[in-house]
Amino acid sequence: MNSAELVPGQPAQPGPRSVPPTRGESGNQDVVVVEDLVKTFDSVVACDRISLRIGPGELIALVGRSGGGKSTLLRTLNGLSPATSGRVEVLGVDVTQARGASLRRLRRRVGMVFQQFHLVGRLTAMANVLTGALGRVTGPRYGVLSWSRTLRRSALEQLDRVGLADRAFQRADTLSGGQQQRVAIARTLMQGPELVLADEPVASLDPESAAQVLDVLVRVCAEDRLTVVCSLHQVELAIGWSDRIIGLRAGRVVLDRSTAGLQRAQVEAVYRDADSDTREPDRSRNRIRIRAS
Ligand SMILES: Nc1ncnc2c1ncn2[C@@H]1O[C@H](COP(=O)(O)OP(=O)(O)OP(=O)(O)O)[C@@H](O)[C@H]1O
Repeated sequence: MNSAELVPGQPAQPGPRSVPPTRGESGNQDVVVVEDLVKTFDSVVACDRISLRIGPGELIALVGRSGGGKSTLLRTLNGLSPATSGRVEVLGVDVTQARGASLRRLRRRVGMVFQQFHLVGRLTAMANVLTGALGRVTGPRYGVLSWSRTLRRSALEQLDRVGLADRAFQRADTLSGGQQQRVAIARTLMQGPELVLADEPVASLDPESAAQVLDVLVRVCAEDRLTVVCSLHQVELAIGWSDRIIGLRAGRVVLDRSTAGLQRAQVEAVYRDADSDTREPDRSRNRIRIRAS
C-alpha cells in the first residue's frame, strides 16, 4: 500500500465544498478538534490516540469495519461517551471538561441521526419533527396544536425539504424505513444544529433508499452550511457524497484524505487490511498494552 494513503491523524486537504470559517468560543475556527483521544472499555481500546480536525461545512464520511471505533468516536464528540484521556473540542467547547448545563447547551447545537431513526411510532411525522424544537421551548407539549404557529410552519418546511410534506399527518410507524429516516433528518434540522453526527444512518435501508436518504441529508446540510460527520459501511456512497474520508481501524485513524481524486481501492484498503488481521490475529491490537514490570 502506498504510505501516502495512510496518514494517521493528519488533516486532509480542504474538501471541494468548504464554507468560510467561523470562530468558536475558544477562538478556534475548526468545528471539531480531537487531540490524542483515547477511549477504553475495560481492556478494549475503542479509540486509540485519535487526532483530527474538521473545518466548518466539511462533509466527512467515517468508514471502517465493525468494531473499528466509529460509533464511539461519534458518541465522544457530543459527550455521550466521556473520553478516557485526550482532548475533544466541539464548536469551541471543551467536551472533555463540559458538564451539566454547558453540555446540554452544546448538545442542542449538535444534531444526531441514528440507524434506528428513534421516532415515536404512534405520533405523526409532523409531531416527531416538532420534538426537534423541544430545546427551544419551555413546558410540555400535548399534540401538534400545542406548538406555536411559527414552529408548526417551520416543521412543515423541514418536512418539505426532505420531500415529505404530503406525509406530515401520517403516523410515523406507517412510513417506510427511508421515509422514517427522512423524518428523523427533518427533526434534526428543526433543532437548528451547527454540526450533524450521523451514525450509520442508512445501514437498515435497501441500496436505493440508502442513496436517496444520503442525497437528502447532504443536500439539506449543504443548504444550511452544516458540518457533517457520518459513519457508513458503503464505500461507494462514502466516496460519492463526502468531501473527505476518515478510515478507522482498531480505534486508529488509518486514512484521512480529501475525496477529490481518491480511488475506491484506497478506501477499501481500510477494510481489506482488517481482513488480513483476521487471518493472522494480532491479539495486541485493540487491547490495552500492559507493560511488563
Ligand atoms: N459500551 C461499551 N462497552 C464495552 N465495549 C464497547 C462499548 N461500546 C463500544 N465498545 C467496544 O469498542 C469497540 C469499538 O466499538 P464501536 O461501536 O465504536 O465500533 P464501530 O466501528 O462503530 O462498529 P460498527 O460499525 O459495528 O457500529 C468494539 O470493540 C466494541 O465492542
